Amino acid sequence: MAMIIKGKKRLSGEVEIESSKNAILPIIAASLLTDDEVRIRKVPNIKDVTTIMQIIKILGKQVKEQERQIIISGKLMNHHPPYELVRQMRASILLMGSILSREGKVRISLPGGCAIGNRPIDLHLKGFHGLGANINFDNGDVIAKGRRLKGNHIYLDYPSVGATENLIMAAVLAQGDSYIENAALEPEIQDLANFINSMGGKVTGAGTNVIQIQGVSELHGSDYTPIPDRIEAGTYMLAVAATGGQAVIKNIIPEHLKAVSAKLEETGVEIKEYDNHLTVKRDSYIKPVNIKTLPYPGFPTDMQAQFMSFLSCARGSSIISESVFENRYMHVQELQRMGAEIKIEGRAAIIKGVKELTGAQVKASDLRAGAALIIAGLTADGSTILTGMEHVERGYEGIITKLNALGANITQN
Ligand SMILES: CC(=O)N[C@H]1[C@@H](OP(=O)(O)OP(=O)(O)OC[C@H]2O[C@@H](n3ccc(=O)[nH]c3=O)[C@H](O)[C@@H]2O)O[C@H](CO)[C@@H](O)[C@@H]1O
Ligand SMILES: C=C(OP(=O)(O)O)C(=O)O
Repeated sequence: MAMIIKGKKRLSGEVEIESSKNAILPIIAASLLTDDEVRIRKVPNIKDVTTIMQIIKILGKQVKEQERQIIISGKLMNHHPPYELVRQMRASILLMGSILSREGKVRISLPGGCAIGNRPIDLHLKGFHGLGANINFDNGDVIAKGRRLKGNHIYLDYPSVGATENLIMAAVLAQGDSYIENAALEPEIQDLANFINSMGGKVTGAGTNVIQIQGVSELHGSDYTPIPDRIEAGTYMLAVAATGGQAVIKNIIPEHLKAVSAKLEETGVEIKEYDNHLTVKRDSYIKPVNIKTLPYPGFPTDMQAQFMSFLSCARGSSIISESVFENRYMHVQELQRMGAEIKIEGRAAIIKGVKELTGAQVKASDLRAGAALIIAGLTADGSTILTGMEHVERGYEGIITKLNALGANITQN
């Protein structure tokens, strides 16, 4: 399946943002921490949610899916998520902490690398070990065992989002108190902590770099709505700005988009923030800027590719430095095929703005590379044919419908 984008349409209107992919995935993983009923509302219709739901059904959980809601209940019958599903989604590793916590053991395939880099899980495993689990490897799987984990101080060498989430889930039913030091600060971690606390957990300090988890003997059900997706929102902000348009981005938490909004303003884009929406408008040329991706509250790596497409037509040269993942430049060669002038030097990309991009046949290698190529196609002269749509579907609900409602001309074949 390919997406055909006829470029040079100025976007305008309103777009509604869904719940966050990176919040709902750990929340679904944490629903395994109780047998009681967990109801999650405003569920986005994206492939990653379908995949994790397939996995937890196979693990024995009862699942009811109603319009935009999922209701999860019942016992875990299995501690071994199947390889075929796990390999489709890196976030499957987030099931490790909660299964270990509930079952005293978990076996899961090592996720390996992916298009954006190596992505080891050493920090997750070091943390589980610190909580008293034994870790072994067999046939490409990692096995963690520990009847009742014991609270401890865990220092993370790097504020890994996934390791922080996995360790919160492992520690929540442990004996005694745990402290995660140098924890990640991402809003999705606060959302996971809020969800666990709504189930009777005792997690404090989420959103700071020391998170305290007071172990409890059991958790109960909950009814929860995850936070809006700051990366989906940022992607639409960039799409509108790239086309020189003007739009309202609805159902967001503007605070979570500070780094993106500030950089856009530096390029000359006008952003106005309100309680739960913002407006974006560009009516002048794009000033070049320099960006370094960093853990939150720094500029998000998940917005790097989209920003690069935007800067491809800036008036002058910009430098983007990717410090989170070592190989997140797979979109560059595709942007070059559309006429962008980008040079990679180590971890930096030097983007010399060109007057305009031209449509080409390009391929998405990962989720955000796909989003970046869509943005490039929206601004380009002529038609862009994008393949690798399955990556985009992992994280963007109805992206063609939403962009066309803003005035884009996108079809699928
Ligand atoms: C489902 C989800 O929420 N995914 C997000 C999560 O991924 P994820 O949780 O995988 O990202 P991490 O914060 O763990 O990774 C950041 C860096 O730490 C390294 N690392 C991580 C763990 C580990 O044990 N050892 C190690 O070296 C990684 O290789 C990477 O270079 O945060 C990333 C960074 O904001 C985002 O790009 C992803 O969209
Ligand atoms: C890298 C991403 O996701 P994941 O960690 O699930 O691969 C992303 O959302 O951009």
